[in-house]
Order: sequence, then structure tokens, then C-alpha cells
Amino acid sequence: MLRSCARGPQDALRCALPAALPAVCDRLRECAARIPEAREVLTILEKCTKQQCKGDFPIVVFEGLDATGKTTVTQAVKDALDAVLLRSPPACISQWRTIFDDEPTPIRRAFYAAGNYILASEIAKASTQAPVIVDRYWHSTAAYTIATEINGNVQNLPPVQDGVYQWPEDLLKPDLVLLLTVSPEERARRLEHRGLDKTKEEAEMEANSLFRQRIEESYRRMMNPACQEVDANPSKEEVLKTVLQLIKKHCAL
Ligand SMILES: Nc1ncnc2c1ncn2[C@@H]1O[C@H](COP(=O)(O)OP(=O)(O)OP(=O)(O)O)[C@@H](O)[C@H]1O
Ligand SMILES: Nc1ccn([C@@H]2O[C@H](COP(=O)(O)O)[C@@H](O)[C@H]2O)c(=O)n1
Repeated sequence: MLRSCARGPQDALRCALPAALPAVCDRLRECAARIPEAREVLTILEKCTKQQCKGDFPIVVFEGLDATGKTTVTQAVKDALDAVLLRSPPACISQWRTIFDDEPTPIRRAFYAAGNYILASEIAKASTQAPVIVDRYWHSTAAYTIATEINGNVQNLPPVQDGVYQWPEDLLKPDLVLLLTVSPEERARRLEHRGLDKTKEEAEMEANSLFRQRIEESYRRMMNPACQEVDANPSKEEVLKTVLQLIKKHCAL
């Protein structure tokens, strides 16, 4: 049985976003009797969260709304730097994603948060061998949770510097987080061109530009590490050039 912890929207948000590994595990334990896959996720978490020390190679995360070009640019950066490319949620739990996507927000977000901790151990290991490129990590979990739990325009978001924008203290930190942004018109063109089924959130974004604005603004407020914004409207080649320059500037390579 999921314990209720929400009174107002800010409480609901804090309840929906587990801020550290013990809170993620508690949330999964609470629903494990009803959702056997939660127990599977816990088992994987227990095995992999012991060693989270990173290696000497840089860790670069790419964030952004759907169709901003993360898949395209992360693949190109991987090839250019001979890096390891990882994404969240990690492959070992992604087969259960549709189950958790249909659950209430606190359980759904516990799944994605757990994915970030599992991914952290993969990142730590990989960063001893090569640069690591990551397609979505904690900032996505936080930004989408905040934007879902808070309604209306961006003024309703928790204030800048609020604790919800903080990186969890027990989660491996990347060296650089790049936030890809494109204009709503360009993103609509790319979504149409790609022609895949829309996620529930994507359908909501199409209907509600405020939701999209809340996600982007939440990304912009994330701290420690903050996101560095990249204008991803130009061609694939130009975006790759900008991104490689930023990585060279901020990371030892
Ligand atoms: N710089 C660019 N200029 C024009 N088209 C682009 C550019 N980057 C990516 N695209 C195209 O836009 C579409 C979406 O790109 P991509 O799949 O890389 O985005 P994404 O951020 O990974 O999306 P998602 O989060 O939904 O997986 C693809 O068809 C891709 O070829
Ligand atoms: N670390 C993450 C990763 C993803 N999410 C949720 O998944 C949706 C996007 O996934 P894509 O496969 O389309 O990139 C996103 O809308 C988030 O709800 C997450 O919460 N945390």
C-alpha cells in the first residue's frame, strides 16, 4: 500500500520525487506486493549500487524535450570521441517501463529514479575505460516530475534555488550536462518528420504549451550541476560542432 504524503501541490511534488536512494527503495517496496516487477528492480538496485566511484574519463549528459536531437547528437559524439553511450532508463529494466508508466506518479517516478541509480553504476564502470555520453539522467526525472505535479504557468513552479532542483547527494554526478533546446516550431517539424507514436507526455505537450515551458524552465533551474543550454535549432553538423567544443572546453580529454 502506498503511503499518502501529499497535502498541497508542493507536498505532492516532494512526495512524487524521491530525493535519495533509500526513498526510492521504500517506494518500490511499498508497491512490490502488487507489482512483482518492483521487486525485480529492487534486486537489481541492491546488486549494483555499492560501487559508484567514477573513473578518470569525463561523463557528459544530454537532456531536453523529446525530438530536440539527443539520440542524433549522442550517437555522433560517441563516434567522434570513441566514447561509451548509455541511456536511461537502462536496458536491464526498460522492459518494465510500460508497466510503471501506467502507475500513479510516485510509483512511476520511483521507477525512473531507480533507473538513474542503476545507470550510475554502469556510468562509474564505463568511465574507467572511456568518456561516457548519457542520454537523459536525473535532470529528466526531476524536470518531468516537477512539470507534471505543478499546474499553470512557470510562475507556479517552486522558486529558483528550491531543494527540488538539487542533485541527489548520493547519486554519481556528471562532469557536464548539456540541455538541447529547439523552438516549438522546429520541434513540431522534427516530431512530424520522425512520425513515431507520441508518448502520453508528448500528447499533453502538444495540447499544452505551458507544460513544455514548465519542463524547460525546470531544466534551467536545476543545480549542482546546472544544465548548460545548447541551441539545437541549427543543422546536425553545426550542433555536433558546438557540442564537441563545449565538451573540450569543460572536460579534460
Ligand atoms: N539538428 C537537427 N536538424 C534537423 N533535424 C534533426 C536535428 N537533430 C535531429 N533531427 C531529427 O529530428 C528527429 C528527432 O531527433 P532525435 O530522435 O535525435 O531526438 P531525441 O531528442 O533523441 O528524441 P527522443 O527524446 O524522443 O528520443 C529525428 O528525425 C532526427 O533525424
Ligand atoms: N531519467 C529519466 C528518463 C526518462 N524519464 C521519463 O521518460 C520520458 C522520456 O523518455 P524517452 O525514452 O522518450 O527519452 C520522459 O518524458 C520522462 O517522463 C524520466 O523520468 N527520467
